Amino acid sequence: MNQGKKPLVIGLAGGSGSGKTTVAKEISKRLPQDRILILPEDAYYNDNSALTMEERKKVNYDHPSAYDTDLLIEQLKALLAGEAVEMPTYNFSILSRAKDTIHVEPADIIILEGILVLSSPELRQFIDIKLFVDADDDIRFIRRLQRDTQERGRSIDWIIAQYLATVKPSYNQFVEPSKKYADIIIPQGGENQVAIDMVSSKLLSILNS
Ligand SMILES: Nc1ncnc2c1ncn2[C@@H]1O[C@H](COP(=O)(O)OP(=O)(O)O)[C@@H](O)[C@H]1O
Ligand SMILES: Nc1ccn([C@@H]2O[C@H](COP(=O)(O)O)[C@@H](O)[C@H]2O)c(=O)n1
Repeated sequence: MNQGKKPLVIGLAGGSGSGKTTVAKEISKRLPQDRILILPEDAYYNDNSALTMEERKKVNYDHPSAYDTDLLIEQLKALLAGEAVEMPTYNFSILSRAKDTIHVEPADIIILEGILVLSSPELRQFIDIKLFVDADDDIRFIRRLQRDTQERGRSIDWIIAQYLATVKPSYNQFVEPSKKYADIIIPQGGENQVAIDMVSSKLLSILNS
């Protein structure tokens, strides 16, 4: 890490299933690994271990109140100050924070990736470059259906009910309106080699300047 320089924060927002994680990893792969870190907003979901499983299932996980944004900001500030943090981890199968933390060292470039990172005014003030990954609703839903059945232990009925009750309304209320804050809108997510190469080249030139 360049000790004398403030890290650059990239905010990478977009709907669930739009390809944020894929884009973040693709950008990261093109940069020196010791100079970039990905900070997933998902890691900062509230610790709901005091709730029953039935209560956890009723939470709107697409609403700002589902996140421990204070902890996210506290750890982001520490990383910006050149300090390492113990990042929480989240378990989607039990719908709560896991016991383990991940030790994260500061880096010159921080990719802050999550559905609401551009929607929150508190987070936006820390973000230098704002990206929004865009994909049609049906594409995002299909990807989510495949991912959540395979990786997050969800039934098809659960995914459909949650999508209609909270995911879609909250996308329309919080995520889509945050697109207006983006410096760059990336369609086709992880498949968009041109956008990924352009952003990576820009970041490389900043690192080398
Ligand atoms: N361009 C794409 N074409 C097909 N599948 C994709 C594409 N981008 C992402 N995926 C898949 O869709 C799912 C969601 O992608 P992910 O990057 O995790 O999105 P997000 O982080 O926005 O929720 C993953 O299973 C991923 O492999
Ligand atoms: N217990 C939880 C917590 C979150 N979700 C969903 O995750 C989505 C955000 O993550 P992406 O990687 O898809 O951007 C969000 O839309 C929540 O609905 C969940 O289903 N269960």
